[in-house]
Amino acid sequence: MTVILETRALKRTFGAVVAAHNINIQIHAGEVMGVIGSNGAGKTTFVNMVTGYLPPSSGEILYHGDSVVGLPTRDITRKGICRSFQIPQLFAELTVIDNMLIALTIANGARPALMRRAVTPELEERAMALLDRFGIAHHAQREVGVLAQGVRKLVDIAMATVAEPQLLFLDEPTSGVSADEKMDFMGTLIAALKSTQTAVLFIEHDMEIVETFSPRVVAFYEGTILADGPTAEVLANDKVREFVIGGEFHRKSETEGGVH
Ligand SMILES: Nc1ncnc2c1ncn2[C@@H]1O[C@H](COP(=O)(O)OP(=O)(O)OP(=O)(O)O)[C@@H](O)[C@H]1O
Repeated sequence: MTVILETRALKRTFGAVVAAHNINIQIHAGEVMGVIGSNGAGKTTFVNMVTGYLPPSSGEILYHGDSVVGLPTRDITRKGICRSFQIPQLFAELTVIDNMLIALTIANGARPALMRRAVTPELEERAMALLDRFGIAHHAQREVGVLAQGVRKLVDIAMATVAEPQLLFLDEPTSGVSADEKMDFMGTLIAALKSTQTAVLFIEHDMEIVETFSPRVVAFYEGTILADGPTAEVLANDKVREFVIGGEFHRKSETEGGVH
């Protein structure tokens, strides 16, 4: 399998806090991988560095063999590395299709203020095709604000793919999605991304989701990688069970008001 992104000894500090260190990861074309780790483990710092939101303190990030360290986010996005955030970045008062058209307009280099002039039948067709890929074309004319959270998140992630990225980072895609919706939501999402061979790395706290949808898992602990490999192996690793999954159990109990 072709390695598309590789990090070498990646490190980021905030004053005395070492948020991430010695991060060595290889991501292959089209692969799906989950990232686990309790709060403060360094997951977001890692994603922020490879997507250009945060410069590393040291280390290297190679995309198709070329360094992307120091490039602005916009250039990294253009190269094919995109992301979505935990909270959907949508215009709630606009329709789904208008949100998509704004994302497409920006990806095409036009200013959103000139969107009306920039929208062509081809662009609308492209927006509908993207919505269709994520199974949400029937919501096109609905206002985003009235949609269920799972649909809203699919719109947000569909928008993150307007530039047809080769590599997509998703920060807790299932957060805020109801327990009933989660499995179907992830099924739709992963199928849509696989249909275009997009490599996807998703941060996730729900181990059932990780086990179901991710063949490979990277476990972060205290800013570094504790384990990286096939999901069953990583989730059975003693240290991962003690330091990562144990932490997730307590986190879940607290949020669900269960046993502490
Ligand atoms: N901008 C910042 N300034 C100072 N410290 C930061 C900053 N961003 C992150 N940190 C610290 O870096 C460490 C790693 O944080 P990070 O957000 O990467 O963890 P995480 O694994 O994504 O956690 P979560 O699951 O809560 O999102 C934490 O100790 C955090 O407090």
